[in-house]
Amino acid sequence: MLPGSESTAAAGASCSSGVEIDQTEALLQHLAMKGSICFHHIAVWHQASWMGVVDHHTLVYEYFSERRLRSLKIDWGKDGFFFADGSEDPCPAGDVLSRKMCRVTGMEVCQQLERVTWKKYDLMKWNCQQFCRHMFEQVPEVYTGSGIFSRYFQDEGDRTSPPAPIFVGVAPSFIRAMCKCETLFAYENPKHGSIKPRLANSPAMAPSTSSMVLGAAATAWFTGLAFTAPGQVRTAPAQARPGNVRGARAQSGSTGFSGATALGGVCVTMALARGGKSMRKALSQDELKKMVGYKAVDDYVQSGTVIGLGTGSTAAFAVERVGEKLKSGELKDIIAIPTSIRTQEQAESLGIPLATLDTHSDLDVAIDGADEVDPALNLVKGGGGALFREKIVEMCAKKFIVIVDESKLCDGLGPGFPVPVEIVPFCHEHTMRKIASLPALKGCEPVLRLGDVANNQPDGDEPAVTDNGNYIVDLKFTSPISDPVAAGEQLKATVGVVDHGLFTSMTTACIIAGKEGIIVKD
Ligand SMILES: O=C[C@H](O)[C@H](O)[C@H](O)COP(=O)(O)O
Repeated sequence: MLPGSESTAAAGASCSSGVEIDQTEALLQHLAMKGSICFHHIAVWHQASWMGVVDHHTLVYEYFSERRLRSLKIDWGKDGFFFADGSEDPCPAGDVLSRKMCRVTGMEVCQQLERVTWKKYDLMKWNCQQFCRHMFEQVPEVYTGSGIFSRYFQDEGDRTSPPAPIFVGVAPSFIRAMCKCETLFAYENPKHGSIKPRLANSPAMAPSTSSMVLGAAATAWFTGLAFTAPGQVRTAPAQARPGNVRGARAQSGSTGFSGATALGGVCVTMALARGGKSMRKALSQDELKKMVGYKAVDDYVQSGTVIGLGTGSTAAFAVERVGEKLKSGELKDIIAIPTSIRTQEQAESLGIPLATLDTHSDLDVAIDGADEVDPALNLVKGGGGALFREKIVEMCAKKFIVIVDESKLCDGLGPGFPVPVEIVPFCHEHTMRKIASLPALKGCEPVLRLGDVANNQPDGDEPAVTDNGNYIVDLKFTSPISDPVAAGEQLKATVGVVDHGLFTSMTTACIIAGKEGIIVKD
């Protein structure tokens, strides 16, 4: 028996969840052997794989063999290809995301697949969703009129069966609408195996043929299933197919994340509609931070370079990615300059070779987060108390890449996030008064940071102390700083000030993750 057939493939397993053996060759061989088979439907399924937020996408080709509905499911992930061919539910924990009728042979799919097997898995550029979408779009939608009844009479290799007589005289649009959803019902039909449908608002479908037809018609009517022309890629609304990204986009309005493609192809559950109530799941802020952290390293860090490692919850993902790529051998000969003790410790734990500016003061690139980013890519930094080391390191880098989620964007620096300033402890109250009197900072309220230096909340009684043994004063503004460059210059000229969190004219590019996707501003 071929590897990957239903008796050997783990049901529901997916590459992204850690399949051990890449089955590329076995899959191509399997498709070649089934070269004359005709797949009648192609579908993309998705299933939650991480805290119910990030989905894994699976490609499913459906066909009939020995009068049973079967599916060839293909998973793509960081461990390669994995497949299963059988009459079982292709994704027991998943839902149909997109689905269309087609007429494509096993050999054609084999050839389409061969054209992409050279590509390496890439979380941002070639992940499971992008693979599924690519393969899905390779196959033209073909309306054949072969509805649920005609499929009783069709079988593997039979590409010419006419539509069942029952459809004669029925309006074509009705037939198309019915065919649109009938396959979901067909999964439930005992004659077609044990696959259960997952159709939103219809948890328990009647298995009889008549109720299936009525149910299909009613569902088509009430959910407004697309009565579109053949050849179009039609997608039912979110209510009809839970988690349908395109449907969700069409209905989403402006709340939350509106589409998987809008987020650089990273798999996102956009919307689930069950029981008439929309349950929208957006990517968590951490997930957005991870995306930009990973992308910055993937796009800007090369082997043999000296890099600056920023500080904070976003930069930590970039550090993680560097460690991962060094471990896998994808990156070699990196020397990193950390911008805080926290980052140093993280980098050490990941085996990243470290140095200081004393020995390596020409950096190729530095990657760091920010607390605020204005339209000119001026920044406020230092929410985590690391502004001095960040600035001295990032000033030495040929490229300074800023990574943020869109919550950090602002029209003007100041009111959205207090500007941190590192001052020496000696006579710090005097220094704070001097700062408050600076013309370019007019109207600011200086607040000494207490407790944990890594945040600007008053979570202690003692002054927060930086890695350099200094204090932080957070400057609160009620209106935007009109001239951040002048503000920075005046702060820097104040005796007692070590450095400040205004990072002006330093940013090479800013990678931003948000509901419109990942964008890079430079
Ligand atoms: O001192 C901390 C740094 O300036 C951080 O880059 C900044 O606070 C952003 O941190 P996070 O990515 O955790 O929001």
